[in-house]
Amino acid sequence: MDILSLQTILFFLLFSICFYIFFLKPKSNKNANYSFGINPLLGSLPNFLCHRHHFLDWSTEILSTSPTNTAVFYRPGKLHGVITANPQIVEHMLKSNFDNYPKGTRQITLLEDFLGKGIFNADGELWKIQRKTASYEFNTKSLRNFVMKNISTELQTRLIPVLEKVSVETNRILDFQDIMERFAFDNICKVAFNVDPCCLGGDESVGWEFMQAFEDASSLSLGRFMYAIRGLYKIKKFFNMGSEKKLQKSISIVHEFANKIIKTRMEERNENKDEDLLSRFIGTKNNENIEFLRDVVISFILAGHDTTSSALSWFFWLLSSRKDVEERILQELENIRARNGKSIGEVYSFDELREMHYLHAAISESMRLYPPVPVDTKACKEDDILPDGTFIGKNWFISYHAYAMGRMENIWGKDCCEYKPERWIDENGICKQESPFKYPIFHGGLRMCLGKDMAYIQMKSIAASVLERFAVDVMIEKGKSPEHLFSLTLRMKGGLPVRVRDRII
Ligand code: HEM
Repeated sequence: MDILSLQTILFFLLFSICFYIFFLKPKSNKNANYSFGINPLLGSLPNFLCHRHHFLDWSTEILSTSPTNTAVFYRPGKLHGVITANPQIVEHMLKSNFDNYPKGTRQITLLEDFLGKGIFNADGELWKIQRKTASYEFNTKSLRNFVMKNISTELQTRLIPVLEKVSVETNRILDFQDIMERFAFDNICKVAFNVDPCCLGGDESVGWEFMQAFEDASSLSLGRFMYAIRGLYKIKKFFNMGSEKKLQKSISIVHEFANKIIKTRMEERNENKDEDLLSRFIGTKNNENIEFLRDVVISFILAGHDTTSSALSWFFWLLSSRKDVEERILQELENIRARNGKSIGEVYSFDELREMHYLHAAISESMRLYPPVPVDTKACKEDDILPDGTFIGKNWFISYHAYAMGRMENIWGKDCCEYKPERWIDENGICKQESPFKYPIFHGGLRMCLGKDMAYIQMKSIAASVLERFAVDVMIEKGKSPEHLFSLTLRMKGGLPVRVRDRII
């Protein structure tokens, strides 16, 4: 080796060490040994890229070996992150030190083109104002009645007829995830602005383009978080190129669709007695701005459209290998029908849904293992020390890993990986509540999900009506778990192929 190459190698080594010391190596960090990988130049990125296709399981493995179920994610530069599956830390970030862990400028900027300043993409005063109005409305009996009415119509006129039709075609295979997504999209659009896009079993021309554009806008906005070079999306946006071109087109379709509805609604407001969220927001003073109302509505659709469908897809997949659980649910439904003089096919009332403790437990248990929002991320406003002693710096990201938390022995016991609805049932047969910091499926603290009750109404109504009427046979090899799709919600790659048989015939 000549002297010049030796010098080059030595220089490169020295440079890497200095770079590591000055830019990557964290300050006193109790959990510095527990990380997602420390490459001297690129931090945890190479490991992340290697394991991206099975990120949730890979990161769960790392978190379970850390003594406090927390590990550091190093990024080139100083803006690292912390990922945790520790309930104390989750409580610290979502409740005790809430003000220090907002959504943050980066997240808000990347999603702003699509979500604007809607509740889902706002911090501080802007968030507080929307939260106050929305919390009040989500707790009214009139909204609950409106939700019940929509679900029952959609079940009777759409979902059940679609499944009935498929059940007579013996060899027909259906993507159950797709059906659930269409149902949820129609449903949330009704609740948000009283428009039925008819994506399931109706005249698709009404809202199919809107749904497609909405899906594209969400996934392409999320794609902006994945760029290895930060800010590259801005250049693509400036030159209207590639994914940014498609994103801007999808956003304009969504915005136009929503603007038209909002304008009409504002014009006819006096005689309008609708119960949807848009009317309720128009009804509060100072909400005359179309753009603001559009942002509000889009945030609600985003929050409510993919989550319940994800939960139900995993629930039906789990049930397919647990006939004992299915039997118990059917028994519970039979008892409720017998008590209330109901026959199969009649939609359940709100009070009857509340009597379904075992079904509630079975769905909650399914979301424990397959959380619709598997990882949720915030930004750190000022340097802080987390309850386990881990240092977190200003502008670092912090994520709680709900998927890993469902698989932690120290939270759920030795049988943590087993699907066991019974763990939710107390000695009186009632479904127990869990601490939202141990079970952060619906978030926790001040930003707790507003649609939790609405989601359970929807999920229990669908599960009960489908299960008592149809046997859903999943067409995936026994013992094989569907692959995850990398998106904001936990979706199945390739969908959930099923065959449906009528139980009544
Ligand atoms: C199984 C179903 C659902 C799950 C698992 C779920 C979960 C969550 C989670 C984890 C968050 C926190 C997101 C964040 O701030 O980073 C959230 C927020 C929210 N959810 Fe849900 N959600 C569900 C259904 C719904 C439904 C049906 C609605 C109805 C519109 C809804 C409305 C909202 C709203 C408005 C927020 C924002 C709250 C705020 O920032 O103050 N969710 N949800």
